[in-house]
Amino acid sequence: MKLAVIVFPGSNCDLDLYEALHTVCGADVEYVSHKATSLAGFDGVMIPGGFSYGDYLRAGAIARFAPVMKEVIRLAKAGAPVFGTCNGFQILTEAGLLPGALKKNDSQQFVCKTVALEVVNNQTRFTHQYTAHERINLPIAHADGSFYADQATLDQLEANGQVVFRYAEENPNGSLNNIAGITNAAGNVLGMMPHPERAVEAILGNTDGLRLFKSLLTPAAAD
Ligand SMILES: NC(=O)CC[C@H](N)C(=O)O
Repeated sequence: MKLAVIVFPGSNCDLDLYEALHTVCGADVEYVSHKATSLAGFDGVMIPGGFSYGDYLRAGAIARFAPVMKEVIRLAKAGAPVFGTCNGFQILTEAGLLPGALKKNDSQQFVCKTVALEVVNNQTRFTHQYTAHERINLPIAHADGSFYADQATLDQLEANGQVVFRYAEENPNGSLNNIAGITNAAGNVLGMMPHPERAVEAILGNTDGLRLFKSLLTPAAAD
């Protein structure tokens, strides 16, 4: 599986994502510029965290017009795995590949800490190496992480098993239903505010993010 890590002006977790995939997991992965007009030859897309275009207007609102996004949308609609962490999640909602929106944290503060999460759905191509309802810890670092969707959308997300990660102990940003990560209805697009790529090696003090990448790279029999 060949993966693209998209680099926007202002991305700052692209290296972390690349290293987690390439150095730690041995995946075939390449950086791809926001200006690229083709993702031919790639089987999946990884959208990193950061402050694309300085978070001007709204986090992710400008990135979604980058030339490469047409191709990201094409691959997502074709069923390829697409993953966005933090600013990547914001970009995926702005691009309409995931429902809802990420608002300013309730505290109006940038929050940087490790939080407890529940793996709500371990039957996805990104989470099948976790156990059902497993508690994990992952770092968060964001100012705009409060997940919002209207009630009908929230009900649909819950009923379809699209809520994949939930804040387990404290809700650090005011996200509705304590939502930390969701997939699209088809299950091939995952967005989450926490940073699994910052928790993949013992030297980082936490390896709870590793199985997300291992899940993606080792498709379950059902995939
Ligand atoms: N780490 C990040 O991706 C930061 C996300 C984002 N731009 C925010 O502050 O909300």
